[in-house]
Amino acid sequence: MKAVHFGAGNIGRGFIGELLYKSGYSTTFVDVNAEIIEALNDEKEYTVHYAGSDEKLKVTRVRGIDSSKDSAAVTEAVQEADLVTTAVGPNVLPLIATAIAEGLKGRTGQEPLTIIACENMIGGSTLLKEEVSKLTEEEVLEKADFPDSAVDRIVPIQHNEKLLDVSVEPYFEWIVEEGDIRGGKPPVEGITYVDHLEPYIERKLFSVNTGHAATAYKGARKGYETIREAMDDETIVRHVRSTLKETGDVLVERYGFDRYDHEKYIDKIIERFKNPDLSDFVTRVGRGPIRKLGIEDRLVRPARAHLEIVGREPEYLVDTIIAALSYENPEDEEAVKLKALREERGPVGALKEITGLDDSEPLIQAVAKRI
Ligand SMILES: NC(=O)c1ccc[n+]([C@@H]2O[C@H](COP(=O)([O-])OP(=O)(O)OC[C@H]3O[C@@H](n4cnc5c(N)ncnc54)[C@H](O)[C@@H]3O)[C@@H](O)[C@H]2O)c1
Ligand SMILES: O=P(O)(O)OC[C@@H](O)[C@@H](O)[C@H](O)[C@H](O)CO
Repeated sequence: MKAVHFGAGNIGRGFIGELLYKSGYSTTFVDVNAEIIEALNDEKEYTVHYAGSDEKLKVTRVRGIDSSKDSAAVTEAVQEADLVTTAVGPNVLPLIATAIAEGLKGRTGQEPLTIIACENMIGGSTLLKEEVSKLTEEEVLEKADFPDSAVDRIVPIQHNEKLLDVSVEPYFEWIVEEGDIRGGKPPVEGITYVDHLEPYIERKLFSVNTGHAATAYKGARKGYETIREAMDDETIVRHVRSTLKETGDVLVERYGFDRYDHEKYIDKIIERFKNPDLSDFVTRVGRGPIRKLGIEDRLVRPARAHLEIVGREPEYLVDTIIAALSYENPEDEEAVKLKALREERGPVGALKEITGLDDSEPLIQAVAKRI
């Protein structure tokens, strides 16, 4: 079985690539990072290390294509693939649509291809499908299914002796919406198929990622560099827990999750953030603050849902949004843009610009009042 995976980064190698290998696939990684692609083709293997234990797994049957240099090879790989996955980041999905459209055009007589975007966002595969649909006719689009998915495993930026090796937390979750995948469910060990993804992606994004963002942005304000330093500060842990209580109230109310089970889920997440065997930086977790402040993302969406469903202002989510608005990192393009926007229009003006919301929106009023 042949898989093509776009994005040979931390999640690509440390999670999706690992499960594809375990399930018997040969994986072609497509990336624009020439160094990583060269290393994949030279070494043809890498090792996944499981943080906190001596356990490791050698991943083989891998190769790489540099899509900035060899688009024909990418087209051919997609033409022949049994499965396509991505972990490139939400903002990059539109940039890989051409490669997918070109690959689909050349497919003849095969089963419909399953294409799964593994990004931290609601509707990642659906967005990719929309981008591909802008570039091709309906009959070409018909050659693929794009089931949405939710992925969870903390994979920090890597500092290993060998470039391709990855240290990951042992925990993982990969949930895919079964829908009507015409080519049959890809036989990937570790995927959980569900009828409707929405409760699962919202539970993951508004618990793991909201809590992570709260840790990073509150931590940055106190001058901490790592997630572990932030989690050593009890006031931050209390803030994260209170923020997740607010998102939890929304999730339990909206999707009927069992409250006790959800509290256990939150406890587990906080333990994962405290993991002493993972070294994760506030700059990675806080990266892309404009994306994270987006109307459908981990801060604003649950805060608005809280106002609507619970009927009260979400004090801790509002505080987290304010911390995100003040985030600074001169090496993060979005953080630089955010700073300029904040200096020009003030924090509330910046939030309105990013979300498209206006003064009549209760969340904007709550943020303005708190500031
Ligand atoms: N790291 C985590 O803990 C984690 C966990 C769950 C989900 N995710 C999600 O997975 C996605 C990837 O995150 P990551 O942490 O692996 O990031 P990363 O930066 O390590 O990897 C992204 C890779 O995409 C590549 N890329 C950029 N532009 C490209 C293009 N045009 N074509 C092909 N490849 C391109 C980059 O060179 C990089 O190797 C994001 O959506 C992230 O939210 C990350
Ligand atoms: O990848 P981002 O930028 O959307 O979010 C940063 C982290 O919260 C994220 O990568 C988590 O580590 C991951 O989502 C855990 O499953």
